[in-house]
Amino acid sequence: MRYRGTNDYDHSQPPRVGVLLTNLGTPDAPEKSALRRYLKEFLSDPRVVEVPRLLWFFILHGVILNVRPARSAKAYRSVWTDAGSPLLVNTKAQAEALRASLGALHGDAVVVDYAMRYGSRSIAERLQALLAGGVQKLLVLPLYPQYSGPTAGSTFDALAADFQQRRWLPQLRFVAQYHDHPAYIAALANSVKAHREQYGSADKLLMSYHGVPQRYLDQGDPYHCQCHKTSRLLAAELGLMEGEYLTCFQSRFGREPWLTPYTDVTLQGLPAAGVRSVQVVCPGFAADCLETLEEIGVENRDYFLTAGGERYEYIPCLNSQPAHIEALTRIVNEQLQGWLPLDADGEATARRARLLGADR
Ligand SMILES: C=CC1=C(C)c2cc3[nH]c(cc4nc(cc5[nH]c(cc1n2)c(C)c5CCC(=O)O)C(CCC(=O)O)=C4C)c(C)c3C=C
Ligand SMILES: [Fe+2]
Ligand SMILES: [Fe+2]
Repeated sequence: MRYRGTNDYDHSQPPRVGVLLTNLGTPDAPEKSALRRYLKEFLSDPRVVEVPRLLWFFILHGVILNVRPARSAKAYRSVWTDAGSPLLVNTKAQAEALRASLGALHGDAVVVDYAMRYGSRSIAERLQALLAGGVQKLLVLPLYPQYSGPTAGSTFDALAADFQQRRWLPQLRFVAQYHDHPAYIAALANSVKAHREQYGSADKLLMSYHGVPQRYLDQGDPYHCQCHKTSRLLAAELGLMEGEYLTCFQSRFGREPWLTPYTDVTLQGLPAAGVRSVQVVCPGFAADCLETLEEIGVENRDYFLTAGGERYEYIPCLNSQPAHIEALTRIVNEQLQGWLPLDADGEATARRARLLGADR
C-alpha cells in the first residue's frame, strides 16, 4: 500500500483540534552510545549541516561521531535530572500546563501533545497518536521563537515527510516564528524584572542566542534579524538604553564563521572594558537544556570570572512560568481562529456540532 490509511474509520468519533508542541530533542541517556545515536540523526539533517552530502558523510562518520559522543555525554551528565534530560522534562511540563490552560477554555475539543524533532517521542509517533485520536485540524507550534532553517524549517520537513505517506491529511497550521509577539516579549521582560527585583541589576544584560553559520544569514535565513528584533523589543520593554544590553550568539560548532559576536569571546572581553557584573538571558530557548544550563550556566560563567568579572548571573528560560504559558495560550488561540465553535453562542455551538458530525 502506497499511502497509510484508516481501514476502520469511526464516523461517530468527534473531530478534534490538535495542538502539537515540538522542540529539538535530546539523547535518551547521558551515555556515549545514546549520544552517538542522537547526534547521528541530528547532524545528518541537511537543514542543520549544509555541506555537500558525501563530504559530510565522511567527516561525520570518520571524525565527529568518534569524538563528540563521549565529550557531549559528559556535559549532559552534569545537567541530567532524575526525571531525565532537562529539555524533555521542561517541554513535558510546558505541554501539561498548556493542556490545562487550553482545557479551561475549550474543554476536550482541543488535544495538546508534544514531540521532538530528533530522538525519542518523534513527530511521526505523536502525529499518529493525534490523528488516531480524532484530530482533523492540527496546529504545530515549534518552540523556537525565532525562525531558522535548522529548527522550524526542519520541523516542517519532518511533518511533510510523514504526510507524504498518508492518505488523509489533517488541516494544518504551522507557527514558523513568534519572535516579536507582544505576549512572548512581555513574558521575557517579566522574567528579567523578577530576577532584578530579587538580585538587583547588573552592568550589562547579555541576550545570548544559539548561533548558526554566518553563511545561512548571507543566503537569506531571517534568524539573525529576528534575534535582534527580539532583543530590541525586550530592551524597550525593560527601558534599557543602548549600551546597557548586548546581543550575542553561542554554541558554535565546526570551523566556519558563525553569527557574531560570540557569547564566550564577548564574556571574556567584558571585564577589560570595565564591565564587572552581567546577567545573561537566553530568549531563543523556550526551555532550559544543555546549551543554557551547562554552556551558559557553568562554562561561560567561568570565562567571565576568570577574565576578572565579579558577578555573573544566569536568568533561567521561560520554561513553564505562568507568563510563558499565558503567552503560548494566546499564540495558540490566535492561530485557532475559526477552528472552534463560538462558546459565547450556545445555539451556534450546537448547530456547528451537528454540522461537524455530518461532514462525512
Ligand atoms: C551543527 C550545527 C548546529 C546548528 C546549525 C544548530 C542550530 C540550532 N540549535 C538550536 C537549539 C539547540 N541545540 C542544542 C544542542 C546542539 N546543537 C548542536 C549543533 C547545531 N545546532 C549540537 C551538536 C547539539 C548537541 C549538544 C552537543 O553535542 O553539543 C540544544 C540542546 C539539546 C538538549 O538535549 O539539551 C538546543 C535546544 C537552535 C535554536 C538552533 C538554530 C537557531
Ligand atoms: Fe543546536
Ligand atoms: Fe540581520
